[in-house]
Amino acid sequence: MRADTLDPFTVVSADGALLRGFRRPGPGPTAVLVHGVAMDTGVWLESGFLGELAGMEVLALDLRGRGGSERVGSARRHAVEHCVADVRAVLDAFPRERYSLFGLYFGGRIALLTAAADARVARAVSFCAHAEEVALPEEAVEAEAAAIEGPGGRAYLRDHFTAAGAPRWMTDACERADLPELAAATRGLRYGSGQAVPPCRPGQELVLVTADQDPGLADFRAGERRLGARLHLVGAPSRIRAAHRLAEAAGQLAGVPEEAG
Ligand SMILES: COC(=O)C[C@@H](NC(=O)[C@@H](NC(=O)[C@@H](/N=C1/NCC(=O)N2CC[C@@H](C)[C@H]2C(=O)N[C@@H](CC[S@@](C)=O)C(=O)N[C@H]1C(C)(C)C)C(C)(C)C)[C@@H](C)c1ccccc1)c1nccs1
Repeated sequence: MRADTLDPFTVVSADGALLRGFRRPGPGPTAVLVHGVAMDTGVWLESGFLGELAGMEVLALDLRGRGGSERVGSARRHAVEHCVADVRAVLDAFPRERYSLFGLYFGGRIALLTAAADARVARAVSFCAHAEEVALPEEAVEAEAAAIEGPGGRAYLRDHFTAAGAPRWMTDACERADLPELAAATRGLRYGSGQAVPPCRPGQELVLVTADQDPGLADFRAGERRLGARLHLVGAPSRIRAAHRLAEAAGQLAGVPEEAG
């Protein structure tokens, strides 16, 4: 298989945060990839996702505090509005007619929120994150942040994801994480990450992907009704175990011609 040429890029977000990422050239439509909380652009290579998007031009960024991007330090600067601004900075740096956004877990919610905010997004695909309001349990999220920044932070992540049946690429991403910054990103979830995704714009296509046995399937079904999203189910017992099948799902979805704009 031809080795992918990945061209590194640097963009500056609205609040000045320096973001890094890579562009994989391609003749086809442009895909923008948004990773989850404890991840970075490495997941796209290691999950096989990139190979499934053959033909598309791919732009993948490290969100603030992850991968090669700037450590912003505070929970407030990890608010979801800043993550949306990070994605929009990539769109601004690579002007195209339209973009397809693919987001993994929390990156899926960021992709959906970016679509709601930006008409340049023709399609947003959220893998394993729905669009409905989520009441974040303050104590549980704080406990998780404390665990992550504590002495056993690496083990907390590795053990939780391994126990939940996460694929190697997800647990390996946790090994690369900057733990104090990941704790800040976790605390930053309280600033807007639970908000429901507003209705999208006419002509935009939203796709929600989750496990067919996801206990939270109702929240994904709600997105079908409320936002006119399409629901794409993968055979898996849970959202985390669906991660083994997401690259394959991406291949199926990327091949689907965009609905008439
Ligand atoms: C049911 O959860 C799963 O299926 C695991 C799944 N998480 C999710 O889908 C959503 N989170 C949650 O549901 C819930 N949040 C959580 N802490 C926020 C959070 O997520 N993390 C913070 C740190 C980072 C690692 C990431 C994460 O992953 N921690 C796992 C913990 C390891 S895992 C093996 O248990 C997680 O979930 N901890 C929960 C609890 C603390 C409540 C226990 C609630 C409160 C939002 C409902 C994410 C996408 C989300 C949605 C809306 C708003 C904010 C976040 C995964 N995400 C990535 C890979 S797997």
